[in-house]
Amino acid sequence: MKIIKFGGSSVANPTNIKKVFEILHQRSKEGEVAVVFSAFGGVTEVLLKSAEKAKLGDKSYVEDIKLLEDKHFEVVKSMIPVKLQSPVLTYIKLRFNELEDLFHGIFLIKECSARTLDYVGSFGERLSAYILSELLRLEGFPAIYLDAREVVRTNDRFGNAKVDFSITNDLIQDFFHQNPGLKVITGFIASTAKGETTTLGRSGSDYTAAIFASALQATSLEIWTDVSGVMTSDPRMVYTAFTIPQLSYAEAMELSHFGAKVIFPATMQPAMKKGIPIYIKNTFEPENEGTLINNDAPNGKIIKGISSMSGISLLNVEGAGLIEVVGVSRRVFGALADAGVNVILISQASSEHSICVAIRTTEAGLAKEAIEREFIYEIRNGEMDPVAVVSEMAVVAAVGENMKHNPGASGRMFQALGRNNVNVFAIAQGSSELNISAVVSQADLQKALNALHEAFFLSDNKVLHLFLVGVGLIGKALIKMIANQREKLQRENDLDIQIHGIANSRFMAFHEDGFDLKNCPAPEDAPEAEAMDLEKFLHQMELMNFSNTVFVDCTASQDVADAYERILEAKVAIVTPNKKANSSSLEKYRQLKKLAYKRGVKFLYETNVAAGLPVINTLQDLMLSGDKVIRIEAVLSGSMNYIFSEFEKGLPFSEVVRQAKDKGYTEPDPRDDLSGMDVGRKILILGREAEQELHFEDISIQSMVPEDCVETKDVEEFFEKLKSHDKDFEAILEEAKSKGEKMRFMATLENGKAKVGLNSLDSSHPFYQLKGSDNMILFTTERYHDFPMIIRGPGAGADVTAAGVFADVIRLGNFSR
Ligand SMILES: NC(=O)c1ccc[n+]([C@@H]2O[C@H](COP(=O)([O-])OP(=O)(O)OC[C@H]3O[C@@H](n4cnc5c(N)ncnc54)[C@H](O)[C@@H]3O)[C@@H](O)[C@H]2O)c1
Ligand SMILES: N[C@@H](CCO)C(=O)O
Ligand code: NA
Repeated sequence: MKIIKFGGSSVANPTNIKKVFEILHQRSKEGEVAVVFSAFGGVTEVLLKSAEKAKLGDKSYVEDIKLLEDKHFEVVKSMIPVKLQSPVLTYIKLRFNELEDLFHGIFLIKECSARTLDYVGSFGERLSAYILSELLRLEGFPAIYLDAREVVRTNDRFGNAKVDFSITNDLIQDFFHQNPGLKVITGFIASTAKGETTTLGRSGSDYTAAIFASALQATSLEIWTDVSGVMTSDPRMVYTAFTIPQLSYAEAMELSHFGAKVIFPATMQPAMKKGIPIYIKNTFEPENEGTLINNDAPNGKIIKGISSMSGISLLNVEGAGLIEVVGVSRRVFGALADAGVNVILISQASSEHSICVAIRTTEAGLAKEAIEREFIYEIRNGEMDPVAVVSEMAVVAAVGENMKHNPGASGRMFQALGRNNVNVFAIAQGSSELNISAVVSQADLQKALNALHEAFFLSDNKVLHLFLVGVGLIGKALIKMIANQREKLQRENDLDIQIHGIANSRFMAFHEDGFDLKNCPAPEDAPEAEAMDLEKFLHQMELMNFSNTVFVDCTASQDVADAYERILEAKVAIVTPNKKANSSSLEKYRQLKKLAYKRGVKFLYETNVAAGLPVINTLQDLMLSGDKVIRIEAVLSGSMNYIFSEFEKGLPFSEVVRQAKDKGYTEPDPRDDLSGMDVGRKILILGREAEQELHFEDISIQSMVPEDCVETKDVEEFFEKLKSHDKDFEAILEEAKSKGEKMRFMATLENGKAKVGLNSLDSSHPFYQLKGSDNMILFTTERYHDFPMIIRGPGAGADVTAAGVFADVIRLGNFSR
C-alpha cells in the first residue's frame, strides 16, 4: 500500500487535476494506493478569511462564498459529462447551503469560536475529495470517498487537534478492510469522540497522509506539490540551488524548520516512527526524481542544505551581574515563555557575561519588555544593562548529518562568510552537530546563502561575479575572451566567470543571472538599459551583493578611480588597466593598498604598465624577495614606440599618430600619449612599486604635443592642427637619421628622479631594435646588477591588454572562495 497526497496547487484547476490523474494511473499500475487530497488551491484561506469578515459584520463574505461555489461548479461542469453532473452539483449545492447558514449565524452573533472555525475549514477538503472521487470513478478507478472525520480521532484542541493514534489506527484499518477500492481521503480534518469536527493544524493534509501511511504500514508516502523536492537552498535567492536527492528524517526536520517549507516537520512524525520512506515530488514535473526522505540517506557532501529565516531580531542580555549567578537563564527564558515568545536560537559564551537569543522581529518589543520586567531590579542597580535589540537580521543554517565528527564544516562555513564580508552576529551549534546556525544582517542574507552554497555545493566550481565599467576597446575584447575561455575554465580550473553589470560613459545595464557572454549586448542595447550613473551602478552592485564580486574598471576615468576606496571597503576586488588611481597622490596609492590588505581583497592592475607584459607582478616579486631597484630604463608607451618607429618609414607624422589610434594603441585621447603624461604615470607607478616615495611632480616630462594643439576642443580638431606640424617632426627625424640613430620615447628612474622624453639612440642601445607597439623595461637591481633584467614585447593594443586584465581576473579565482 502506497499513500499519495496531492496539495492544493496540484488540484487548483482542471488542467492540473488531469496531471494528477495521469500520475494516479501510473501509480496504481504498480500496486495498491490510497490518495489524500487538500482543498482546491486557495479555498481554505478564503473560507477562513470570510468567516473573519462575517464575524466583523462585513457582508462581502457573501460574494467570496459565491465565488468559491462557482469555482467548484466549474470543475464539475468542465470535467463531468452533462448527463452525470446533477448528483455532484447537488452535493456541492447542499454544502454551500450549509455554509451560507453557518456564515449567516457568525454574521448575526458576531462570534466565531475555534470550534466553528474548524467546521468552516472542513468544507474545502470535503468538497475537493468528494468531487475528485467522482471524477476518478469516471476515469475508471474504483474510487471510494472517505471523509477522514470517520476514522481520524482527536482531542478537542480545535485548530491544532492531537490525534489519538490507538483508536485512529483501528478505525483506519477497519475501514480499509471493509471497503475495497481506491480510497479518496480528505486531508486536514478529523473529529472528536463526540463527533465534533477538528483540524490538524499547519500542513494538516500532509499529516493526514502520514497518519494513514503509519496505520496501514504503507510501503511509502508520496507528497506531491509544486516544487521538485527539498532544495539545497531557497531557489529564489540562490539560483544554483538544486534538489537534494536524499535526506534523513533528521536532516529533513532541520531543513524544513527554516526556509525550505516543502514539508512541515511534525507531519512526518507518524511515517518517520515506522521508518516509512517519504518522497517529495512535483506534480508539474513528475519525471524529476524529487527528494527521498528515509532512514539511510547516504552522506556524500558534508552538508545537505542551507536554510534561512528572515525577519529576525537579536536580543542581548548582558551585565556583570550575570556572571556565575545560577538561574539567570531560567528567568530569561521563563519570561520569554510567559510572554509567548518563541526562541529561535540561543547563544551564551562561557564567560557567562551575556545571553543572546534570536526571535521573530514581530515579537521583539514584547520580548524586551518581558525580560526587562523580570530583571527590573538588576537593571535599576546597574548589574544588568537594558536589553539590546538588533533587528533586520536573518538566520542562515548549514544542515547535514555528515558534519558529525567531521572537522572542517564550520571552518568552511565561516571562511566563506568572512571572505565575502558577511559579518556574523551570533552563532549556535548543538552537540548533535546536525545544524550550524549563524545570525547575519538581512541585507547580507542573499550573499551569505550564495557564498555558503558555493562553498559547500559548488566547491568544485568557484564563481567570480564581475561588474565591468568601460565597455570600450579593452572592455569589449575582455568580454569576448571570457566568452571564449569560459567552458575551459569551468572544466579545467573549476572557475566560472559571470558578468552582472556593464557600463560605458552613457549607459549601464544589469543581469541577475549574468549576461550571455557570447552575445553580450552593448550597455545601450541591453534590456532595461539606463543612463550611466556611477553612484547607482555601485549601489546596484552592492544590492546584488554576490559573493566573490569583482569590479573591473576599463575606463581611463578619474571619477571611476575615485570610487575604489568605497569599493574595496565593501570587500569587492578590483581589476583595472586604468592608471588614474595608482598615479594620483602617493597617500592615495598607499591608502588603496592598505585598504585592500585590511579588507582581505585583491586590487590588481598588471595592465597599468606595458599592458599584458608581466611587469608589475615581476617587480612586486623582486621587492617581496628582498631585492632593491637601482635603475629603471624603459620604453613604456606602445603608441609612442609605434609612432616613432613607423614614422621612420616616411609617412607624415600626423598620419602615423592617427594609425596608432586606429590600431587601439593610444589612450582614449592620444594627447595623453604624445604629452608624455601616460608614460609619466607609468614610471610613477613603477617607482612606487619599487618602494620609492615618488610624486608626479618629481618627474620631468617632455611633451611632444605642439603648443597650439594642447587646447583643442576634441580629438578631431587635434588631428587637424597636428598636420601643420608634420614638417617640424620631419626635421627631428632627419637629424637622428643623419647620425644613424633612432628616436625612442623613454622613461628613466634613478636616485629618486624620473625623466620622460624623446631620445636619439645609436645601434648599441637595446631600445634601438624595438618595433611597432613594443615596450621594453630594463630593471637594474642589487641582484640584477651587471646585466639588467629585461622584459620586452607588445605593450599596447586591445588583445594584449584585455589578456592582461583577464589574467588578473583568473588570478583572483585562485584567491577567492
Ligand atoms: N588601449 C590599450 O592598448 C591599453 C593598454 C593598457 C591599458 N589601457 C587602459 O585601458 C583603459 C581603457 O582603454 P580603451 O582603449 O579601452 O579606451 P576606450 O576609450 O575604447 O574605452 C573606454 C570606455 O570607458 C567608458 N567610460 C569612460 N568614462 C566612463 C565613466 N566615467 N563611467 C563609465 N564608463 C566610462 C567609455 O564610454 C568607453 O566605453 C584606459 O585606462 C587605458 O589607459 C589601454
Ligand atoms: N596608450 C598606452 C596603452 C595603455 O597603457 C600606450 O600606448 O602604451
Ligand atoms: Na603589465
